[in-house]
Amino acid sequence: MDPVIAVQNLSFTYPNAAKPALSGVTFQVAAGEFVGITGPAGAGKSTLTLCLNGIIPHFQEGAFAGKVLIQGRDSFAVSCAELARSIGSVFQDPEAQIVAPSVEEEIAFGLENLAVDPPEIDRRIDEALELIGIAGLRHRSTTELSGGQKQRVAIAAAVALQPQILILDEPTSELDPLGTMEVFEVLKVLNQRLKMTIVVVEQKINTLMEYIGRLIILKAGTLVADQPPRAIISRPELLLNVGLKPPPVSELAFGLQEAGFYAEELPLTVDEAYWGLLKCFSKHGGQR
Ligand SMILES: Nc1ncnc2c1ncn2[C@@H]1O[C@H](COP(=O)(O)OP(=O)(O)OP(=O)(O)O)[C@@H](O)[C@H]1O
Repeated sequence: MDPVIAVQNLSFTYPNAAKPALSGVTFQVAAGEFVGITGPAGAGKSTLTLCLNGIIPHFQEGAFAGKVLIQGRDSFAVSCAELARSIGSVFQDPEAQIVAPSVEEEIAFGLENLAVDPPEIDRRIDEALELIGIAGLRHRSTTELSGGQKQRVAIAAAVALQPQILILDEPTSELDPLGTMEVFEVLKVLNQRLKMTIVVVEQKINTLMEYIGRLIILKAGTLVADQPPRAIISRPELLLNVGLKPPPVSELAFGLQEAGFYAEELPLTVDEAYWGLLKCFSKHGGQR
C-alpha cells in the first residue's frame, strides 16, 4: 500500500541560518501507523512538523529541497488549506492555537471555514467532544480551562475536521504526568478506533514508548534512527547519543539481560517488566 506520508531527502534552511534545520531526511509512514519523533532541542522536530502540514514552504521562507508527499500529493504543489483536509495539526501551546471564546465555537471554527452545513457542524462537535472524552466542556469558556483541557479541546478541534492524519508537536509539554497520559490515551483511541495515522513529536520518552509502533530520532537535522521501540531499547546508545535516557524498566531489564538473568523480550512498561521478571525468577529462583 502507498504510504500516506513520504518524506524524500528533505532539507530546509531558515533564512540567514548558518546550517540547515533539516538535512537529507527520508522516511515513510503507512496508513494507520502511530509514529513518534524525538530528539534534543534544536534537532529539527518542529521544522519537520511544519514541513508535513505545508506551513513550510507555503508560509515560511527558506531553502527547501527534497519532497514531502501527503497521500501522494506534493506539499509544494498543493495549498496548505488543501493539505489541511488530510492532515490535522496540534501545536505545542494550546493557548496559541485556541482562538474562540467557547469550546463549542472553537471546534466550529475550522468547520465553518470549510463551509460545512450547520447541522453537520453540530453533529461533529458532539462527536469530537465525545471521542476525546470532554463532552461536558461543550458550553464552557475556553479561558476557564486547565492546560490539559485546552490541549484536548485543540485535539477535538483538529479531529472534528476528520483528517486521516494527525500531527502533534509536543502536545504534552505543558502537562503533568496524568494530563500527559490522558492525551496519549486519546491518541490511542483515535489510532485504534478511527484508524487515524498519528505522528507525534514528544520528549517524554517513557510515555511515548508505550504507545507508538515506531520511533524516529532526529539529531542536528538528520535522521539517526527509525525503528520500533523494542529495537530502540535494545540499543540504549541510540537514545543516550541524543541525551535521552531509555525508560528505567527497559534499562533495568537490559542490565539483567547483559548479566544473563533476563531472557524475555525487553519490556516497555512496568507491567511487561513485572511478567518478564516473574518468568525469569521462576526459572532461576526454582533452583535455589
Ligand atoms: N524561525 C526560525 N528562524 C531561524 N532559525 C530557526 C527558526 N526556527 C527554528 N530555527 C532553527 O532551526 C533549528 C531546528 O529548530 P526546531 O525548532 O525545528 O528544533 P526542535 O527539535 O523542534 O527544537 P525544540 O525541541 O527546542 O523545540 C534550530 O537550530 C533552530 O534554532
